[in-house]
Amino acid sequence: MTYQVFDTTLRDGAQREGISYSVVDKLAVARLLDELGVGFIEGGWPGAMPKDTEFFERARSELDLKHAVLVAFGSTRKAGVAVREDKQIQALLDAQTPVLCLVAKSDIRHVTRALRTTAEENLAMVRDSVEYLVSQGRRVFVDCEHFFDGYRFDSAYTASVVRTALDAGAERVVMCDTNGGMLPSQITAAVTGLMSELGVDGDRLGIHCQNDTSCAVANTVAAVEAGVTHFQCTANGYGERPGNADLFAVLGNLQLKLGLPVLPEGCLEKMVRVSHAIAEIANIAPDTHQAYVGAAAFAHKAGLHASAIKVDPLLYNHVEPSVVGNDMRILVTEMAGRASIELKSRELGLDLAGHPEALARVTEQVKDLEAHGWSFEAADASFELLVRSQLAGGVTRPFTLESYRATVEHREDGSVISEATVKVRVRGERVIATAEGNGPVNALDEALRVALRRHYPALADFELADYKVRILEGTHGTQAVTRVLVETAAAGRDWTTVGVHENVVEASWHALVDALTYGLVPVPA
Ligand SMILES: CC(=O)SCCNC(=O)CCNC(=O)[C@H](O)C(C)(C)COP(=O)(O)OP(=O)(O)OC[C@H]1O[C@@H](n2cnc3c(N)ncnc32)[C@H](O)[C@@H]1OP(=O)(O)O
Ligand SMILES: CC(=O)C(=O)O
Repeated sequence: MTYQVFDTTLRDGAQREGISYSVVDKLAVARLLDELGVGFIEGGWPGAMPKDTEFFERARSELDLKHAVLVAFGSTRKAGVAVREDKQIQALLDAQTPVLCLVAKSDIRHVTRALRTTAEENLAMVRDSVEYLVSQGRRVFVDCEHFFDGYRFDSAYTASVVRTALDAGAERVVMCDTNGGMLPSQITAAVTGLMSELGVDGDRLGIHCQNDTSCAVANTVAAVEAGVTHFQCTANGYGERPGNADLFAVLGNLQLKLGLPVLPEGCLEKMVRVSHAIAEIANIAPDTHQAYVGAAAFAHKAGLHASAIKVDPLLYNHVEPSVVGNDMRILVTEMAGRASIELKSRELGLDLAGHPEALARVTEQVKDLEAHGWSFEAADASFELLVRSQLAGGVTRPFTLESYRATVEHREDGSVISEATVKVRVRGERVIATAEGNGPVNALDEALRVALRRHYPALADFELADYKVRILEGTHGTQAVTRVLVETAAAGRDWTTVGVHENVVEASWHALVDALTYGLVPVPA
């Protein structure tokens, strides 16, 4: 069986609120999808938008697709207009793609109320458009808009649209859940009903599901299980309203769960990279919790999971993460048990397996600190320092603190300046340094750098990449506390540290000290 993976990220996916691709963006997305191994890339609607017309023009010389063919999208001819006179139909031919995808009305209510034409004229629009485009040497797919709603309302008319398109020479007729309101059982019933009513095989049919019931992926899989061999999806599920069927979840499910050969050999493992690269181009933060490709798709927090994962990672993962290009991660939080701590430490290159007492101490410390507002989930560097402090050799701090002071000064002219002084001991020397900053934390950071730079010149490259503050509600009568996360970057790597205190400056100080310690102190061999 040959399956057709039809991607519509650049057409339907671009209908998502907030997305606006440039032509260069579209070309880059097309290259990524081709690399992933999809069979068809629907690039847009030529003639409807100048950008899409330009995309198809430039694609001819700028795209060298290895797996995919380009598809131009448009609608059937207008009611009452001869097909050869229809400007949109001409624009489709001008796009010079080997494949065209036409949207056709297939719900009688849309024919009479939205198109304001007759049932017969709509069938003629489908027939004329398909026959003409096929006669011009194009492969034609027909997207039957509102197929499922139409089929439930008046199955005879909806089936007659499908029959007309097939008889006119359409290679595929695609059943669209345009309003996205269907459930998997309803998809199965309609697909099997149509196939037996018309006597057509699934290799003449396709499926296109919007995600308004959050069932687009399940609905697509249900249609394929019912025999359909062409499916339309978008990268990361982008699309109109809540979106479309997520290409990556559909591919993962079909290939890994149903064993269907939907992508060329070796392509599935490109999913994570392609998903994130497209998110970058679309300017949408990747969804951490997206199935298969999200950064948290294989992240485990619960201690019980980790203890079984230690025996065999597949005991708590539905697939081996690397087959889709992802990684498993162990999260260290209050829910950690000794197994979580051991696995996380191993991830960081630290062996706690042979040190049961240290393992128990770290587990206890993590639980205790987390109960007081600390969070190590996103602060690997602080966690690593905590583990190292319990192992032989411990952690040598680059300095010890005698005291610090930070002030905020609101001046008459409205400017606000902070000043900080630190008194520290560095390699046996007492150093006092003062610096200004735009806030007390910035001033403290600057003062520390002044104090340490002669002994630690590497500090000059350290950059405060991110600083997050969260006020945590007080519980059980305790005061509210502040949690600070500091992300530091240097020499192509970055690390995150955490600090917690009732006072935001003190919380920041803890996170800063861990950040400098982690970056400056070499890991013991
Ligand atoms: C389900 C989907 O997502 S399908 C894809 C939808 N995508 C888009 O609409 C994005 C691009 N669209 C556009 O740029 C514009 O809507 C255009 C260029 C296509 C049309 O613009 P306009 O000519 O100004 O028409 P408008 O958008 O107001 O109305 C659509 C027209 O197409 C007609 N139409 C709608 N569906 C079809 C169809 N399947 N076959 C033929 N005509 C159709 C409507 O009856 C209406 O005709 P009218 O102008 O005679 O009333
Ligand atoms: C064609 C299409 O995008 C739809 O019916 O949803």
